[in-house]
Amino acid sequence: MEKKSPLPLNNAIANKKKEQLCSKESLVKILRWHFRYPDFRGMQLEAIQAVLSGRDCFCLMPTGGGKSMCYQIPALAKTGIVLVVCPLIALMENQVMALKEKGIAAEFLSSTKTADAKNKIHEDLDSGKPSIRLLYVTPELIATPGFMSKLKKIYSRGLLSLIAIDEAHCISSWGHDFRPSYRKLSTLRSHLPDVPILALTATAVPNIFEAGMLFYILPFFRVQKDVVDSLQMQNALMLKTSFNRPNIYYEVRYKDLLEDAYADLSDTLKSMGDVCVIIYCLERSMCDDLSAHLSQSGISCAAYHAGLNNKMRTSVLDDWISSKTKVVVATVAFGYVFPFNFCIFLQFMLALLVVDIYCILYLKML
Ligand SMILES: Nc1ncnc2c1ncn2[C@@H]1O[C@H](COP(=O)(O)OP(=O)(O)OP(=O)(O)O)[C@@H](O)[C@H]1O
Repeated sequence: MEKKSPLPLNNAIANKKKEQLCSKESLVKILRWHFRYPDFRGMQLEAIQAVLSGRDCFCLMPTGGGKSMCYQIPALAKTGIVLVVCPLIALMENQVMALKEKGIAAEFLSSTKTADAKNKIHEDLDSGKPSIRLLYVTPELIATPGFMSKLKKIYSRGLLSLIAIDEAHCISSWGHDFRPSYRKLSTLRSHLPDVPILALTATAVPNIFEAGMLFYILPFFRVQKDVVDSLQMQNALMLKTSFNRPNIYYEVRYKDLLEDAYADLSDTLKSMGDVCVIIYCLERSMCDDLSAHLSQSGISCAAYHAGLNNKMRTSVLDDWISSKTKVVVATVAFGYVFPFNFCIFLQFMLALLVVDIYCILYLKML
């Protein structure tokens, strides 16, 4: 028998529902109710509306620009599960904890979870009506056949509403933070064809472009194209927010005008009060020396660089994220892990190379 096309009335109802789901008014209500923010920032609303309407979206926003909201709001607006692919266990833990504090059902699956905790999550995912709204996983887990078949089952029950790929630039070997396991995400589209994909990154077009450093900017376009191509994104809405950050301040001090640069730095840190700080150095040995120096003057401090083993690096990162350690003295290796705006890095490092200064870069939360 020939399959009947849906009644026009059904279509009209479905369209009306979609419109209501995507309306600014109803999305702002969700934002205010769950997060207590008055309105969306930058291009959050556009990204949210795109994915809710079923469209793929590539979203470039600066670090701290509010990328997470672009998948957290859809998870609350629509039934089903939002799958979030995240490169770092510490970041997943942090986000899940913050969401749970707000009463939002979020979970993460990682090697750090006990077998019991993992079983509970799997039971919920297998149940007829899972309570989990956001499920955070690593790209390595997606690459396992067992987890992919679980995702396919969830999908076949119509319960997978969105796939969000955080730090999506890790997919590209042209990026500064290539991660081979991200490449495996390319199978998501073929296994889960109708689920919209949201790719999020803070890898920026550097403003040193104006200085004519074209060689540096070219890889960026490769990264963007690589992300879209690898994930097989279709007709994706490309959103790029300005990287002008009115809350970033620079202060430059000339070391040769200072009597004791170490003392000046530790006084500055102490006067800042209860803040999280990263101090960038060019060499590993400098990180170790400076960290030891600051620790001696009573500042809670740790060094981070590629010379430390993985366990040590994860522990420094975890302690810093959880505010156990206030200051991290690091090489750019820390930027690769905790992805700050790469262009700020580059300018910062160039400045350090060119003149004998130290430069204080600080953020004031808006
Ligand atoms: N519309 C909003 N109004 C006010 N604050 C917001 C809004 N959206 C997000 N935020 C807040 O901004 C901060 C940064 O958000 P978020 O962590 O999502 O940034 P991000 O772009 O994911 O950063 P990163 O690149 O570090 O992952 C968070 O504290 C978040 O709650």
